[in-house]
Amino acid sequence: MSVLDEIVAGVREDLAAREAATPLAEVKAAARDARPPLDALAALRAPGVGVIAEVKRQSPSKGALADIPDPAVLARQYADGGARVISVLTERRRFGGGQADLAAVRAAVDVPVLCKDFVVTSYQVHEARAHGADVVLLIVAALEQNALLGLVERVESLGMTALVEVHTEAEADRALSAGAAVIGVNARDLTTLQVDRSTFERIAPGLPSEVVKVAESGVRGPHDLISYAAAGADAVLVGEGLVTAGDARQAVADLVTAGAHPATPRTPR
Ligand SMILES: O=C(O)c1ccccc1NCC(=O)[C@H](O)[C@H](O)COP(=O)(O)O
Repeated sequence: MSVLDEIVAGVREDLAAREAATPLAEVKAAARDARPPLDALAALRAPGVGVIAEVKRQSPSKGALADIPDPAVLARQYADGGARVISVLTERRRFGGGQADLAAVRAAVDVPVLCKDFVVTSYQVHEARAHGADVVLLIVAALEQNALLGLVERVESLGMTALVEVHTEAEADRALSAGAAVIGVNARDLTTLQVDRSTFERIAPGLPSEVVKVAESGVRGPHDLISYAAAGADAVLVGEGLVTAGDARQAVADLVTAGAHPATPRTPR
């Protein structure tokens, strides 16, 4: 069983418990009552390379990354540094997150918030909206095509933006057929967990110009953002590089500065 399959199996078990505790009708009602979603698509289409800063406590590839007692505090530092979107890893078993983190971040900042999880049912989409999400991650590799189509539609019908994650050209084709307006190319192979930044360089040029292209994983500093920008990234999604930085606000600000004028790629370290 691949790491992705294991994570999804755990997500489904947790989900069954949540569904038993809170019926879909209640979650839908909470989603209707939530603050209306912010326009993440407009934020991501603004000039320069946007920074999506992630609240990430731990991961399957690295184990514990950072002690984050209050995600709201970290999110405020990210927003002060100029993050365009804040990503919150809500998966519990392997990433140590939860929907409460999403709600806390939503209440703390005024920029769009991404629910970063392994979404396989529409219940999770309503749940994310109920906790204030403006963007929901959908991973093509975790979904059959009909499920992907249905989830993209559901996310958009609730006024949110779908960030559709791909790892291969074939998955990018599936994301496009599902109508994705924002596609994330994840440099982390979800089978081996190895990060290969050239994945973005390979896939992004084949995406239509109107699609917002997000380079996910492997940004450890401004030089990586500049390389991704040279390959066509409109935004980068950064977790480990920020949660392990001594000064999260400054680390985001350095990326934002690099993203404002990213034209000249630097020589790699
Ligand atoms: O981070 C992992 O180990 C991981 C393992 C399996 C599935 C997903 C995983 N990460 C999710 C992400 O996509 C990253 O958190 C995100 O792109 C930021 O990556 P990084 O900046 O390299 O922490």
